[in-house]
Amino acid sequence: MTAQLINGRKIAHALKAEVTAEVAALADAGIACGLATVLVGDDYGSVAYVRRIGRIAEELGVAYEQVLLPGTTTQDELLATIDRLNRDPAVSGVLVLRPLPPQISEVDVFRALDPQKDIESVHPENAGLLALGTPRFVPSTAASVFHLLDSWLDEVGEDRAAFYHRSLIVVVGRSNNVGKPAISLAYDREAAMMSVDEWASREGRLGWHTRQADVLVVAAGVAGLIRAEHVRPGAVVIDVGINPREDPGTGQVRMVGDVEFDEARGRARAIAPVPGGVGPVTDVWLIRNTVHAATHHARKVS
Ligand SMILES: NC(=O)C1=CN([C@@H]2O[C@H](COP(=O)(O)OP(=O)(O)OC[C@H]3O[C@@H](n4cnc5c(N)ncnc54)[C@H](OP(=O)(O)O)[C@@H]3O)[C@@H](O)[C@H]2O)C=CC1
Ligand SMILES: Nc1nc(=O)c2c([nH]1)NC[C@@H]1CN(c3ccc(C(=O)N[C@@H](CCC(=O)O)C(=O)O)cc3)C=[N+]21
Repeated sequence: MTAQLINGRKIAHALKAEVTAEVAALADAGIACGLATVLVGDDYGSVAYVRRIGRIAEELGVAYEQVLLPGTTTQDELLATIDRLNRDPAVSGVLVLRPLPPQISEVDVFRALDPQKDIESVHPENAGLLALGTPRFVPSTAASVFHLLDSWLDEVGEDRAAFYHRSLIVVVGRSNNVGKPAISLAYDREAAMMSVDEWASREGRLGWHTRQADVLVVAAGVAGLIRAEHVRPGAVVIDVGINPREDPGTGQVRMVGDVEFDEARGRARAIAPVPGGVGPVTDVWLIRNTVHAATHHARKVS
């Protein structure tokens, strides 16, 4: 079997048209809409992401402030930045890139965000709303995973509800901003789901879990973690990982996911690759959440 490709660039393009219209409607209503990102240090995936966000914000005409702080930044310095962005009326949404360096308490930083500007739903109030199935903002990465799945189901003419009701969704990785939100969205679709973390690999049980998956979502941040043997024939595979891989011959670094693409492609029914899968949709979804934040804010103050 050669898997169908789930084309994230094409799906992102269609979504972008919707978000462009939303941005234009805001501008017509005289509502300011701005995004701020805060990157502490130089994590590979985060650097790639803020580069993309800068490009798409410009393309869609959304004001964008990119805060870049050194990896040695203290907790108090970061909290002071968050406080400034919380107060800035030009900023509708704030994204703090993960991972944060070890001297910083992620949970305290997330708690300091204004919940109305927390477009990734990492503040406890928003994380709680998401877990209850009534999200204020749907975090962009998990949203994009399911947007790809929904779009692919529409394309192949399968009924979404019927597909999810009979599927087991296995999510590898359970971080607060990717794996756990993906599980919450699987609940919302009334699918069966399973969450797998690093212990599964350490105990030699990773494949035992993943081979049961009808839908395998991989967000571990480990290049090539998922090989052919981890994929059930006919599964739908969504690769979320963003990792650097150096070509031993040329020394050139290229972006790869967590799934060994050529191997998985031989077994899966459909696969979302890296690059070109979840990533391009995530950027657009982030802008969409920023637009929603600006809209909520305008309704409250007007
Ligand atoms: N394409 C996109 O739009 C996005 C891509 N990403 C990428 O996705 C990846 C994951 O991101 P994020 O969730 O933030 O990462 P984190 O490092 O916060 O979490 C990784 C998770 O994967 C688990 N894990 C690590 N190693 C293994 C392993 N060998 N086997 C099974 N599970 C493992 C960890 O387990 P444990 O909990 O036990 O430590 C943890 O739960 C990164 O590469 C990131 O760059 C992230 C966001 C958006
Ligand atoms: N709080 C937080 N939220 C995140 O969502 C988050 C984060 N921290 N830290 C880093 C990771 C990584 N990440 C990417 C998203 C899209 C692309 C992307 O669009 N990539 C393109 C390719 C880009 C290229 O080729 O340069 C693609 O996959 O096709 C990349 C990386 C979000 N992350």
